This record gives sequence, C-alpha cells and structure tokens, in this order.
Amino acid sequence: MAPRILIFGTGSLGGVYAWVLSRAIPESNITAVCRSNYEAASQRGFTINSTLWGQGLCVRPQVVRSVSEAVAQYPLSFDYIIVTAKAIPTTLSTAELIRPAITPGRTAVVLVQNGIGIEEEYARLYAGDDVPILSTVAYLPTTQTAPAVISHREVEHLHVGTYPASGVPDMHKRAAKAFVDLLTAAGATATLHDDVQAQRWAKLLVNGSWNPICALTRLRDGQFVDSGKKNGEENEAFGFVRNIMREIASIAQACGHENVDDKMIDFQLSRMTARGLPGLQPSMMADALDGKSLEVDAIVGNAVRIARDRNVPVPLLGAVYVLAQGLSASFSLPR
Ligand SMILES: NC(=O)C1=CN([C@@H]2O[C@H](COP(=O)(O)OP(=O)(O)OC[C@H]3O[C@@H](n4cnc5c(N)ncnc54)[C@H](OP(=O)(O)O)[C@@H]3O)[C@@H](O)[C@H]2O)C=CC1
Ligand SMILES: CC(C)(CO)C(=O)C(=O)O
Repeated sequence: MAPRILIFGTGSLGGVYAWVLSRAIPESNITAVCRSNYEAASQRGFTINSTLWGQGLCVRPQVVRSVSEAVAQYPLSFDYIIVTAKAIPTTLSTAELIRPAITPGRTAVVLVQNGIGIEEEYARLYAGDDVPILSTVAYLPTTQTAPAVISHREVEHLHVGTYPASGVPDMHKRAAKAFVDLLTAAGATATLHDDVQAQRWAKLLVNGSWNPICALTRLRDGQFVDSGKKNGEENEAFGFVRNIMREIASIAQACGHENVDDKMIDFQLSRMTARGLPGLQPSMMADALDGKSLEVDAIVGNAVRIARDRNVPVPLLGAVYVLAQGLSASFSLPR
C-alpha cells in the first residue's frame, strides 16, 4: 500500500516535496498543512517552476489548516510526517503540534530543516514512544514567489539518517531506508547515512554564513561578494564569509567531524562562485524581506553555544548571531 504522508508547514520546500512525492504515490495520499498559502493551495494546488524539472508543474495534495483537521480526515494513518516549517520557537512547539498525527510504531517524523541541534526537542518528547526521528539535510534552493507558487533551481539532494545516529531500534534504521527508497522511487536524489550529523555541519557552513549575511545586508550571495570588490585589493566580503565558514568548521571539528575542513569550505564557496550574479537568495533573506521571524537559533545560536561549551573561539559568528537576533526581534516591534 502506498504510504500516507503529512507535510507540516507546506511552503517552499514542503510544496516541492509534495510534487516530488506525487511522482511515487497518489497525490490523495499527501496531506499538506498550510497557513498563509491555505486559500491558494486549496483552490489551485502548488505550482513548481524548476530549472531542473520544468515550469508550471502542479500538485494537488489534500490541503488542511491544522494537524487536527488532518487527523479527523485520516485517523491513525500517517506513515511519515515531514516537517518543513521553519525551525523557530513557538508557544506550542512544532514537536507538540504534530503529536496528534503520530501513531507510535507506524509514524516516522522527518525533519527537513536547516541548522544544528534541531532534533533534540523531538527526541526528548518522543523518547520511548517508538517514533523514528529522521534528520535530513536538504540541498534544494527554493523560494515561494506567490502563495503556493514556488521557484526551484539548480540542485535537489536530500541526506537522510536517524536521530540519534546510534542506539536506536532497528525499526528506526529501516524507516530511514524506506524513506530514501520512497524518494528514489519518486526520481529524487536521496542518500542514506548511518550518521547524518557530518552532513548537517557541512551544510551549516553554507547556512551559518550566507543566511544571516544575506538577511542582514539584503543582498543575495553573489551580490554580497560583488559588493566587496575593489581594484587590486583582496575582496573583504569574500574573506569575511570564508572566515565565518572557518569558525563553523572549527566547531564541527571539535565535535569530531574532521572532514568539515578547508577543502569542504572551498567546495561550498565554489558553488556560489559558479552561480555568478545576482546569486542565490537564502531562505533567511526571504524571511527578512517579508519581516518574518528568522531561524537564528537553529542556524547560528546553537552553533555558537556549542562553540562556547567546547572553548572554540568564534568571534565573527558570535557577532553575526547577535546582529541577526536583533534583526529578527525588530520585526515584532510596533512601528
Ligand atoms: N528555501 C530553501 O531554499 C531551503 C530551506 N531549507 C530549510 O527548510 C525549512 C523550511 O524552509 P522553507 O520551505 O524555505 O520555509 P517557508 O517559510 O517557505 O515554508 C514554511 C511554511 O510553514 C508554514 N507554517 C509554519 N508554522 C505553521 C503552522 N503552525 N501551521 C501551518 N503552517 C505553518 C509557513 O506558513 P506561513 O507562510 O503562514 O508562515 C510556511 O508556509 C527551513 O528550516 C529552511 O531553513 C533547507 C534548504 C533549502
Ligand atoms: C542556501 C540554501 C538555498 C541552500 O540550499 C538554503 O539552504 C537556504 O536557503 O536556507
């Protein structure tokens, strides 16, 4: 039987994964929890414009406003809950909000979110409940350009592993493999890892640097580097990004991920330089332009705290954290 899937927070990434999964399972098996794009998604479905797959691709999942509405329609039946809401603190946490849709022994929670340490509240809440927590790392540059209309470019790859990496029941490892097999059947690119945390740190090189820098400066990655060009002088903007990546790599290394090194930094930087101008708009920049709360703690603050615990000096990342935190706070002040 085709699995039944609940996508919680169906914006840019969630909309694209709804379309991807609809290539392997009936779209009626996919339920999308939506908020600001609810009207558009329920009336017209999601439209994906992709440089990889083509323009005007449409998917029409079941669209609901809440987890309780989804559960009322399909009680005890979700095999996967894919969390693609932003990893920001809310009064009732996302981990708590999805609880009614979880059937222990059946449902796996798939976290498709950037950052580090984002899995811990789920692992704490569901400890002993036989609920596999799958941690994933998404290379999928997407932006919602209008409600339920999403542009995607360049690359599509999901790294998947259990959280934690070891000491979990075999059933959790099987759930991770089954999810990778499902994406593969859908024609997507997914890699199964016994321990996905090194991949998380490798991606944090990109998100911990570019996301806050682009949010703070309102410049895309290529535009930011271009802003640092001076005749005959070293590009300070490029050097700044590299130095932040070096700080993130030194935290990763202190956590035992030695392959997050200068070579990997060069690789991540080369992806940006290959793109040219104007460059990519990271998801945190999209939120800053919309005046929304930023994923500051998931993407920067947690790494800074790990650095402090391990006595790793991160002066640049620490400064970026304080500034991005201030920017995020500014959006909730009355003007
Ligand atoms: N965009 C990208 O290129 C990439 C993003 N990521 C990561 O993936 C995650 C998702 O990012 P992205 O898709 O860009 O985010 P979006 O903001 O585009 O989508 C998140 C969606 O979740 C909805 N949502 C949040 N809370 C609720 C709720 N309580 N009930 C219903 N809906 C809710 C939001 O609604 P509303 O509009 O009302 O806020 C929004 O539609 C983030 O962690 C991001 O860092 C990873 C790789 C690439
Ligand atoms: C930088 C990017 C697009 C990489 O996929 C990303 O993860 C984000 O926008 O948050």
